[in-house]
Amino acid sequence: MGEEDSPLIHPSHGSYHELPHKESIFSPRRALFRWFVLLIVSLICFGSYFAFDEIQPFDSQIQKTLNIERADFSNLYAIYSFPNIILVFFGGLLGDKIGVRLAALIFVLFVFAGAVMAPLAVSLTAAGKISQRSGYIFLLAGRFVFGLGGESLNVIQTSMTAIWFAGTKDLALALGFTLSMSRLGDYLALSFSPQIAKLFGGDWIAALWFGTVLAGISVGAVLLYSVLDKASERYFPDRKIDPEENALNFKAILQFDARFWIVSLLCMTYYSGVTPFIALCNDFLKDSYHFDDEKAAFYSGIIILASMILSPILGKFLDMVGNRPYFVVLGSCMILPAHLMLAFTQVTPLVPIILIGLSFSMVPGCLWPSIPLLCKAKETATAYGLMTAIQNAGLSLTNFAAGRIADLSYKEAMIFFVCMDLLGFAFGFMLIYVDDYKGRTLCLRSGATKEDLVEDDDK
Ligand SMILES: C[C@H](NC(=O)[C@@H](N)CCCCN)C(=O)O
Repeated sequence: MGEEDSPLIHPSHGSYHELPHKESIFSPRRALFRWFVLLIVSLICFGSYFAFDEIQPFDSQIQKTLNIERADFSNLYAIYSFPNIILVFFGGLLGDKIGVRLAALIFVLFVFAGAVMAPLAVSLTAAGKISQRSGYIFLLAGRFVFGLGGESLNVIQTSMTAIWFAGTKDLALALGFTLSMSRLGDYLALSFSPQIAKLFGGDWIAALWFGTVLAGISVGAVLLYSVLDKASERYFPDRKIDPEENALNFKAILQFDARFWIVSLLCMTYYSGVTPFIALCNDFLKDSYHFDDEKAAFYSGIIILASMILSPILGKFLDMVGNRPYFVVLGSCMILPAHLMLAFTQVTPLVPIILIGLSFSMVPGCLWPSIPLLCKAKETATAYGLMTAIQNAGLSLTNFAAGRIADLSYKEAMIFFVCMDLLGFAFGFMLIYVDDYKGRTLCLRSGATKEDLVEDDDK
């Protein structure tokens, strides 16, 4: 069968490779079907990433319409992130307990409700139907509801990809592809919202409603995924949901592999060096390099654009070569000089920005695909949830700190990012060491087994 191209064997996940069923069109062994499912999965967060960032390009219009200050506007992001230090962990647990289909449906409905509430709040205020104060509270509530689903939906999406691709030769490519589609949502929202508004005769509130339509597509994608996943359920016997066995098992979490904790801490420090930087980048370029609005937006968009294009390409490369801990260190090596250049030199920011974009594909391309190699299939969503909770815990502090430090001086903010990079660097070396000690699972090529690793070493 020409379409079957993957040795579906995996230390903890592989189980759909040996089933004696006659291959149906819904068999995950069929590469074409698997990739079709992935396309649907990738649409799930395309809309939610767009809706998350759609308010950013219209910050001044929103502030004016609701009569709020910059700090009030920042609260629209904080109210999304803070609850997710805890919530996303339970979101992951829920995914393993009730299954990814039902969990995704719950979370995407929260996302959709939030994506309706945000433009509705602004529309009602602009039309004078509610006061500016009520409009702001309504908008805050919308962002809160959006946050109840947003991060957990991301965790479930990553778990869906792991379910379908762990054990194949294409896990990092698949995760890179979903990441790429999510970043496309981000990029469209951040860089093209004014153009979208132009399509609606310059009506910026219509551009916010456009985000609601994309969130509607996310709902449709979850429903379609559920149908396809249900149809191929018999190929995944490992996924049978046993509510007893899957009861909140905190003990199991404490017994997670040491490398899971290192990867999670690395995820926290690495994203702390990048995400707050992206948030500040626009203003930083305008203040430090005297760029105009358009040039600053173009340059800061390069990071997301680069990682959007490179994530699947580097994903495929990492699938083929394995050695994830080494590439994490290499990715950290790129971001460190980039922040140093921005802090201490006057070289064109293009070079460091491209380095950050390259690193922002390589490091996530190693971190997220590492999880299925370190945990059991039934714990995947829990593990992703916990990792994202740890990431959010760090990010909520570092976002806050970086903003305050940047108010004093951008140079010191860059030095702050250098410190985050150094921490990431240290965790990267720790990962190499611990993985080496524990049998080099993270060095496996995707779809390979430990025996392959021994063979490689023998050559
Ligand atoms: C895959 C990874 N996801 C995250 O970092 C999540 N915390 C979701 C963030 C959503 C922000 N729009 C990533 O996006 O690199």
